[in-house]
Amino acid sequence: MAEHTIHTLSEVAQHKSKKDCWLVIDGRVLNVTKFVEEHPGGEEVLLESAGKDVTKEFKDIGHSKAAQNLLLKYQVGVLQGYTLKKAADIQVASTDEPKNTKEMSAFVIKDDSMPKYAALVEFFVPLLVAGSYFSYRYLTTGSSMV
Ligand code: HEM
Repeated sequence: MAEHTIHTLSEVAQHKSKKDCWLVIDGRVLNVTKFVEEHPGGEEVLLESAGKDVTKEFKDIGHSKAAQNLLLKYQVGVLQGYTLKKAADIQVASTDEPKNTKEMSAFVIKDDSMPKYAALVEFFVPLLVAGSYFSYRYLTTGSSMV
C-alpha cells in the first residue's frame, strides 16, 4: 500500500514546489499538493514547510482533531526510521470519541410543588367561573318565568 512506502527525508525534500508539495508530520509522508490552496492557515506556510519534517510546527499551531485526521487523507508513505506502529499513533487518537455521560444529567427535572399547585388552580378556576355563570343564568331565567 502507498501509505506504507518508506521514504527518506532527502526524497521528500525533492517535492517542494506548489505543483508537487510533500511534507512530513509524525513520521507520515504527506503529499499535500491538492491541499495547498485549501489550507485554512494559508498556502504560504505549507509552501515554506514543503520538503521538510514539520511535526513541531504543526503541533505548535495547536491544530484541531479535524486537521489531524486530514493528515491520513494525504499520506503517501512513512519516513525512514519510523515504524508503522509510531505512525499509527494518530489513528488511535482520532478514534477517541468524546464522552457524553454528563448530558444525561440535563434530563433530570427538579420536582417543584408550585407548578402542581398552579395546575390545580388553572383547572378549578374556569370550572368555578362556568359554574357561577350557569347558576346565575338558572336563577335569573327561573325567576322571570314566574
Ligand atoms: C497536511 C498538513 C496540514 C493540515 C491538514 C492542516 C490543516 C489545517 C486546518 C484544518 C486548519 C484550520 C484550523 C484547525 O482546524 O486547526 C489549519 C490552520 C492553520 N494551519 Fe494548518 N495544516 C497543515 C499543516 C500546517 C503546517 C505545516 C503549518 C505551519 C508550519 C500550519 C499552519 C497553520 C496555521 C498558522 C493555521 C491558522 C491557525 C489559526 O487561524 O488559528 N499548518 N490548518
